[in-house]
Amino acid sequence: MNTHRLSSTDADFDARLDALTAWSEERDSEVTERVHAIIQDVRRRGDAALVEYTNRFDRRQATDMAELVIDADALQAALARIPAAHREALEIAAERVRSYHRRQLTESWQYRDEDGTLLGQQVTALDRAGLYVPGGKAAYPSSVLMNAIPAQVAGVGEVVMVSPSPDGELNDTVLAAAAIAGVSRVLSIGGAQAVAALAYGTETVPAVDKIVGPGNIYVAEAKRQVFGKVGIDMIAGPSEIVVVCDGHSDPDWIAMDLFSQAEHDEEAQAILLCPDAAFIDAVQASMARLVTTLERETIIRTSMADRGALILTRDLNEAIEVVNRLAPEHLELSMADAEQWAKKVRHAGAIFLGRHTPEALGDYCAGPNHVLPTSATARFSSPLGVYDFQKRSSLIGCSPAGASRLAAVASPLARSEGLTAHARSAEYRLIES
Ligand SMILES: NC(=O)c1ccc[n+]([C@@H]2O[C@H](COP(=O)([O-])OP(=O)(O)OC[C@H]3O[C@@H](n4cnc5c(N)ncnc54)[C@H](O)[C@@H]3O)[C@@H](O)[C@H]2O)c1
Ligand SMILES: N[C@H](CO)Cc1c[nH]c[nH+]1
Ligand SMILES: [Zn+2]
Repeated sequence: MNTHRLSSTDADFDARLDALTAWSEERDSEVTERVHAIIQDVRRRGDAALVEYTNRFDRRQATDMAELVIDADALQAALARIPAAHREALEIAAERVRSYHRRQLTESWQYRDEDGTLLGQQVTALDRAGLYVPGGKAAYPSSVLMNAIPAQVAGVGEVVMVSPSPDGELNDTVLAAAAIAGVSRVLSIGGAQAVAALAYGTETVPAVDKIVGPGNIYVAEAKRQVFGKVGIDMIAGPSEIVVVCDGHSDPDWIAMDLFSQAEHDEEAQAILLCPDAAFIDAVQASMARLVTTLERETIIRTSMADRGALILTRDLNEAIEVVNRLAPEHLELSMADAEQWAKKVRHAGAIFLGRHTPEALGDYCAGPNHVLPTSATARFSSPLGVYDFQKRSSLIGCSPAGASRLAAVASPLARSEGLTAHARSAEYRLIES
């Protein structure tokens, strides 16, 4: 199977690794410009532009935005229609995701200092959040749960869910997941146009305060461009997996774990790091044999040929150093003592510990969120969580004695900044002793 083979001892290793993980400049600027044009158009022309782009990119024939709105009755009908086994799996996954995310809920807190001054933080939920559920090359009911449940746990006032339906094929499991997660309305739109509509609002789509959720390169770039007008959770673009293996796992397992992310998108990235050259050969042989058994063989082959890699490292310590440099979305530690090795990992969206923890279990039902930072943004971003739907206001309530004591500190500082009104405002609160 065609994929990149690298060794950390190669003279050009650093350059090859950088090239493998970077997007080409042309690709970058082509996507940036295209997305910018779509956002401006939707901002200017609202629903009319939204319908046009949806017809073009999702091969729809809508004449009006009303045709792209899926109401609560349709969501409930889908829930009633899906096979019982799918409904049960969705409900179990939803409960595990809810139970995990409840632990993330932050409460308001406050205390009084020795002068009786109150200090604290008041935590509130967002008024309105936009949830992006991808739907171009695959349907993602699991992403409905991963987006909507933390929002619900946080107590968001209103959620607006968008998800494209290419060729007008509405996915029943996506709609059923929305019903289970308490979403009351879904808009069948996607891509940069949906992100623009959520950010700026149109006649039909209400403007939201924050847009969360994963998507392809157009969605990720659109979120980046509307940041500032609205909040965003992170850059959650094409999927990535890095597997570190000590060479003692079943090569078929490792091959399939790599494929599990490569199959998302031609632009997904799957990389193996291992200090055992013979094991890497065995994984490559497994890949060649197994890929022909998969429906998404073409996507996997493209992803592995363009962006995949099997990398020989000097030892496991060096493999972890490469991990920290890549800061991958998903990291699988398929090795003995995985918990100990995980302590050396500084940058990864999610860490899967041991041979029996394939990344795929995290995608659906382990409990943690599968919306994770990509493109090395795990250096500064975290998994989607309840905290993304909450914000904090500081609380300061001075007692007369406390105000007087603080004024004595604030006044000279304000005067040193030349801000006399600040100083005098504080000084009014001084109590002569
Ligand atoms: N990082 C994460 O947490 C995470 C989670 C789940 C999925 N994913 C990733 O999400 C992505 C889903 O991608 P998808 O394509 O299946 O669905 P998507 O909904 O993200 O994208 C589909 C939309 O992309 C737009 N689009 C497609 N081609 C375009 C073009 N040439 N010009 C302008 N717009 C275009 C269209 O509007 C279309 O509706 C995958 O890359 C997958 O790996 C990431
Ligand atoms: N692996 C994806 C995040 O990169 C999430 C997902 C959903 N369904 C399958 N996989
Ligand atoms: Zn996945």
